[in-house]
Amino acid sequence: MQSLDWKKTHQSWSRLHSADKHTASLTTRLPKAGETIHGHRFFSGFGGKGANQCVQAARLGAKTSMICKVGKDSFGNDYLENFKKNGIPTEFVGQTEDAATGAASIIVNKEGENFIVIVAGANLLLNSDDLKRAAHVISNAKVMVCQLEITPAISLEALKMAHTSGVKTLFNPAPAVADLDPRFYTYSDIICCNETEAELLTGIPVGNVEDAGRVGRILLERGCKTAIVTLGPEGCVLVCAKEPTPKHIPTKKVTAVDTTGAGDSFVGALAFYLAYYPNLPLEEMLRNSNFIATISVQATGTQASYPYRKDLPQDLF
Ligand SMILES: Nc1ncnc2c1ncn2[C@@H]1O[C@H](COP(=O)(O)OP(=O)(O)OP(=O)(O)O)[C@@H](O)[C@H]1O
Ligand SMILES: [K+]
Repeated sequence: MQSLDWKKTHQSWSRLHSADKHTASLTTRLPKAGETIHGHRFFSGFGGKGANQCVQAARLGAKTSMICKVGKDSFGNDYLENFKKNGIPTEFVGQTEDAATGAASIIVNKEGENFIVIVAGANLLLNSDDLKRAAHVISNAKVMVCQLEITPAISLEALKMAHTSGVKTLFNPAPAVADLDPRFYTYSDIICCNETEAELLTGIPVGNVEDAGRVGRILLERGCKTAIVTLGPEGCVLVCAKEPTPKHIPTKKVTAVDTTGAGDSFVGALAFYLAYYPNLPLEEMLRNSNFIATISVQATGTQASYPYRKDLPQDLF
């Protein structure tokens, strides 16, 4: 991995972020405080925005590197196995004794209402030393993707490392925060957010293509070169410094069965295209990313719903 030829042999993009395990119990109703009830189904799955995005990119054929931290526990061991199954190198997936693997406990009633408790755990222990160890991977990647499920200062440091090495940076400001450090904009070549995140960042509620365009322009004024706002079934809106007229890129109409993880599928697909087809017009990359994310909403689960390259129309590649 440390060879000088790394860039030649690993046409890679690098990702930094969160990995967590979620467990879900389906019940007829939500329990009251102090109450024990019986559920009728239980399942677990792998999540974390960073890991989801990495898995989607890897399934499209990207050589990836995951920089994150899990606990030295059974969920952490499971996650390492999950990365391996998806062809994602785990050299920079640290295992700590000092916190549990990030976890989300979910209870869903028959109306689809839920209680969710997320414990970020080991994700928050990813630190500057971990970034330094991965510095050669970060600075030799084609694309670096960051989110906000780890300590924001570490995401910012990673974006800065990548940006100053000339690596294309894709920042997904999720989960949304209102008071984002302004340097996030200047270290990001591309910011990609959904409607909720767009509103939290700018104060403008986003309900349609025009609102998304206005938000995109504001994000550009703050220093990024390209802003993308995803709009669920409406696809996405692109605003670029070079061509500031917002462009709407619609997606196919489908019957959605579970939209969980669609945003991460979209970001992972976009990272893949940026790394492997850098000369493709951005609009085309976004059309393809829409197409891939739209497949994910037609199946249940998060990573479980992400398509593989072999199952996709080959004109996407
Ligand atoms: N109902 C849908 N029909 C078709 N495509 C969809 C639908 N929902 C999402 N998508 C696709 O997924 C992309 C991302 O969706 P969205 O804007 O809802 O992100 P998100 O809110 O981050 O998703 P989530 O939080 O559910 O993971 C959209 O740009 C679109 O391409
Ligand atoms: K899904």
